[in-house]
Amino acid sequence: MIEVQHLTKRFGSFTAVNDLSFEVRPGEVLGFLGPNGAGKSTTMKMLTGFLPVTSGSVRIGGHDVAQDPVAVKRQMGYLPEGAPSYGDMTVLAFLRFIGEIRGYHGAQLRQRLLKVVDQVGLQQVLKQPVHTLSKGYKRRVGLAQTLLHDPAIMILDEPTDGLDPNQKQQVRQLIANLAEDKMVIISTHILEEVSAVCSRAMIIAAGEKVADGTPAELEARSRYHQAISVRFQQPVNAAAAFAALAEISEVDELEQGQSYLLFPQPGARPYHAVNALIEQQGWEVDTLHIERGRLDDVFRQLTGV
Ligand SMILES: Nc1ncnc2c1ncn2[C@@H]1O[C@H](COP(=O)(O)OP(=O)(O)OP(=O)(O)O)[C@@H](O)[C@H]1O
Repeated sequence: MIEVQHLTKRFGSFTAVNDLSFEVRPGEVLGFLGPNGAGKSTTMKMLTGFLPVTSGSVRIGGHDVAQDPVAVKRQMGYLPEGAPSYGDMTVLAFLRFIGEIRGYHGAQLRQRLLKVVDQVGLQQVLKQPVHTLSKGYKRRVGLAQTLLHDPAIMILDEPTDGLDPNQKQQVRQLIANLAEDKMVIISTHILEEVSAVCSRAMIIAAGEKVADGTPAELEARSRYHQAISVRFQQPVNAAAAFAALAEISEVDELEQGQSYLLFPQPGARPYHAVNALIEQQGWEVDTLHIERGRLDDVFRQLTGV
């Protein structure tokens, strides 16, 4: 388990992370969300022991990061921002070097290398110096070194940064597969990534936690939660009738009456009332769906971005 209590980091008089407390359990993928400068990377560096804390504590698998850093690093894989170091080494030499540092030799080292090269898809670039790789491949090499010792905990700072859409999808799938028996914390700017891979999301702004819940719980805080989006086969003059429904708080008319977005009163579920009105009026519907809520809306609301 990861236990973070009252974590604070000051740089001079500036407070980058302020009194952050949370826990992560096996099987959880926690998404760290926040605008630029919110304190995500600083928090991750403190979790991994790369940056000393100003106050508060981090315990990982029962070990305190400050007092027992080697025990913590054994259990942890950390993918920092940016590219791997040692750019002059080939991918294979770099990964072999990391494997040896992690204590692997001979057949066991070869087996671990084969496994991560396959997991991350590096077969085609093994002989290439790291600095000559594309940004996406550099990111994959970083992920491979994170995975080499099969850590129980993975801390990944923007793992899909620089990848193309297919690669993003593959890395998300890889994280989802790995997550079954690991604890994973990822930071991301990409809100769809949170719905795709995270079992829980924490939003931080100006170094403070402003929300913590499952993606569905966060989406439910959006004004779009339970909103109804309806598209008619022909334009319909329906705005006044929709607005008169008790469950509806606001009507957005789009495309000159061809489609509408209907916002619910707080806590209301207006689907049945809307459907009944449509049937009663005989309006011909092309598509109609209920929105789950929008993470980007919640994100903006909570972070002011
Ligand atoms: N070594 C440092 N010295 C002084 N200020 C720092 C230092 N490292 C980070 N900061 C500041 O702390 C704040 C948080 O930075 P951090 O990199 O953690 O944000 P972030 O949420 O990861 O942002 P991004 O999404 O842009 O990577 C920023 O205002 C940053 O300028």
